[in-house]
Amino acid sequence: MKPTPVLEIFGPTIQGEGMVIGRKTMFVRTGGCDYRCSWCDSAFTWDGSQKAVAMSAEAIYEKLKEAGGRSFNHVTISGGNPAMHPGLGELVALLQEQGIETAIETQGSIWNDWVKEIDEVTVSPKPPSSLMKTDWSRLDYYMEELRPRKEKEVSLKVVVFDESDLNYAMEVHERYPAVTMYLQVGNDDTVTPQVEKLRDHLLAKYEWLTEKVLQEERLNGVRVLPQLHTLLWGNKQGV
Ligand SMILES: C[S@@+](CC[C@H](N)C(=O)[O-])C[C@H]1O[C@@H](n2cnc3c(N)ncnc32)[C@H](O)[C@@H]1O
Ligand SMILES: Nc1nc2[nH]cc(C(=O)O)c2c(=O)[nH]1
Ligand code: SF4
Ligand SMILES: [Mg+2]
Repeated sequence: MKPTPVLEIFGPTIQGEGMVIGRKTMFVRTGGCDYRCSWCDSAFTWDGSQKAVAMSAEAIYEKLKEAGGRSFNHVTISGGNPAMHPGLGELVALLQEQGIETAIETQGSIWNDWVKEIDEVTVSPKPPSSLMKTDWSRLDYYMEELRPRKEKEVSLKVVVFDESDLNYAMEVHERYPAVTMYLQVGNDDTVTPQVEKLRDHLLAKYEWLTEKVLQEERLNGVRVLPQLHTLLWGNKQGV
């Protein structure tokens, strides 16, 4: 039994991003990240402002039931970078035994074998605006490990703030042409409490990103999405 640092457990809510968008799900958010993205909307997982609690797989499952009752059959594991934590393999196995489906959000920088057992894997490499540098050989390894997956799904999701992010997204799409690719609107104001203002601002950015994709031949196969939970609830934590 390897305990995992857990920052928050919440839900049911809807998955607001990417390949599982709109699905009712619970969230387990782990502490710690090997990246420091300039615009990270979950910086509290790694900047020391909030404290994680070390939990066993059983304790996490109990908390999920406490929060979600019988109103869930899907759990999303996010962070921070959840793939840093070997103990989550036990949680994934436990949830599977209970007939609960799982999804993960990770940037594709650290491999752990239990990632293969997840039903829906979102790999989200980081564009230039994040100020992080992609280790392409690590990402290649990730995508190779996830390639032959029966009844399991994998997608790529790149957050886009500007033209150079868009170029990066094209590079990713062309490197892994067989993998479904999502472009996500970047939220450049992760602190405002004004939901209405943020909503209008993010919808304008969604329009900009959509127009760009519509004009770009190299992005013919991608899907463009906003963060639905941010449109609904703004920058609130735990939704
Ligand atoms: C908080 S991260 C945690 C999982 C993992 N570390 C990762 O980045 O994939 C979850 C998702 O939120 C995205 N994200 C983080 N900050 C964002 C922002 N300001 N605007 C839009 N998406 C953001 C990330 O790119 C990632 O796809
Ligand atoms: N509703 C909701 N959907 C999400 N999709 C990805 C999230 C994340 O922070 O990983 C997230 C989140 O924090 N909330
Ligand atoms: S990789 Fe994910 S959690 Fe880590 S800093 Fe970047 S967006 Fe935040
Ligand atoms: Mg989030």
